Amino acid sequence: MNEEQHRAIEEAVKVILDAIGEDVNRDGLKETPKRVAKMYAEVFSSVREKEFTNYKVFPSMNDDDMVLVKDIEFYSMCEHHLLPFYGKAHVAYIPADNKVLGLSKVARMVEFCAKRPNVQEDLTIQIANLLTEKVKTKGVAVSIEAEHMCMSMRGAKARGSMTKTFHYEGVLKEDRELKNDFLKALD
Ligand SMILES: Nc1nc2c(ncn2[C@@H]2O[C@H](COP(=O)(O)OP(=O)(O)OP(=O)(O)O)[C@@H](O)[C@H]2O)c(=O)[nH]1
Ligand SMILES: [Zn+2]
Repeated sequence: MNEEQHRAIEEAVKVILDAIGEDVNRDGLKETPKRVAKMYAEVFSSVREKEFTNYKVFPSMNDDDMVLVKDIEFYSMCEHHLLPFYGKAHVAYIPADNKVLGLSKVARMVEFCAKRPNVQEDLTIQIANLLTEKVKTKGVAVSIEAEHMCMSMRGAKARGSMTKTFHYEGVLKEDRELKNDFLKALD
């Protein structure tokens, strides 16, 4: 994000603070617009940075067995209220052509997709799509469990409620037994 974009956010934050009745010039709030701009640049970085490039694919003996990276902690922002939703993502795939993805890159893919305003259902699909795009696979499964601040701290005040979403591609979509293996591994 460039300086002009930072400044635009700072101005907008001042407008909001003023509109809620705050004194934008009081000591505690003086630096807040700048901090918020910096924070948005960080948590929404993938809106501008469209290409996921930092990944490696390795040769492996595995051509058929599920690889599951479980409990990947993530933080994202709901696009309806711009409040956080956060929790754990579970990402599985069946390799093809004896190639596997560097494990940390699965977590990096989750983080990359999380850094934009989103709904949980779409985040789930975006992670599966990114994995499918970058690595040749026979199948992909993604599940996310998350708490939405917009549902717990306000509105419905459904504190502690967890939303689980699922998305399947390829053999993990078609093969019931494989899908069950994935779901069992999440228990
Ligand atoms: N499907 C889906 N809905 C979401 C997600 N994040 C937030 N929402 C919902 O988006 C909806 C927005 O509804 P609106 O009626 O337009 O907004 P609202 O008046 O603030 O709604 P309440 O939250 O019920 O007070 C709410 O039901 C939220 O719970 C998400 O990731 N997926
Ligand atoms: Zn919301």
